[in-house]
Amino acid sequence: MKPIALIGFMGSGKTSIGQLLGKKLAYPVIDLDEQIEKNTNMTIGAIFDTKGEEWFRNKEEEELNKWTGKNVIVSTGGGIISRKQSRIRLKQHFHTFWLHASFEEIMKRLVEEDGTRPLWQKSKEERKELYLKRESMYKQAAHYMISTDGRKKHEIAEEIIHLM
Ligand SMILES: Nc1ncnc2c1ncn2[C@@H]1O[C@H](COP(=O)(O)OP(=O)(O)OP(=O)(O)O)[C@@H](O)[C@H]1O
Ligand SMILES: O=C(O)C1=C[C@@H](O)[C@@H](O)[C@H](O)C1
Repeated sequence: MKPIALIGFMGSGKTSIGQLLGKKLAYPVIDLDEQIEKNTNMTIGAIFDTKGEEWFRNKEEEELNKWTGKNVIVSTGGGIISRKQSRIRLKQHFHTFWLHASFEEIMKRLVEEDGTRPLWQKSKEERKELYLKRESMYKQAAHYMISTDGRKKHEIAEEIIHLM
């Protein structure tokens, strides 16, 4: 079977839903952000500060490639769709689910800035610009879009299983 990939903006629920799916389907769950932190021995914040975003994107792309063809659920980072090659890979080699949340919903979910999301540490206008710029990229990479606003996490996980 192709691996499952969860994509979506920061705060869309990739980590939470990935964990639930892993329990329900008894598949290993791979969180790409966690893998990068483990393999580089650096936090995402430190990587952005000292190495820059391009360096991080290279690591992210390598990580995605590594899990291609494996029986796993992959929770991606919010910007995995930035690179065309990764969008193509997600479409061709994964069952890819786009967890969609409105910008207003994400603002509510990420109200407490904990410093772990460097690209969220911006003005509201810049956050919105990034959000809008990425919508079409998620669409290109995904097989299904799942609306998450106002929905329980269990219900979202069940919908994904049903679609599989
Ligand atoms: N369907 C939902 N309803 C309400 N809150 C949710 C829902 N999904 C996720 N959240 C909450 O939003 C926050 C972010 O969720 P989570 O870390 O799973 O998102 P993420 O997409 O992995 O984010 P990031 O890419 O920034 O790491 C958490 O506090 C989580 O509990
Ligand atoms: O949306 C993004 O570009 C990011 C989201 C996070 O998951 C991390 O991958 C990192 O903070 C970048």
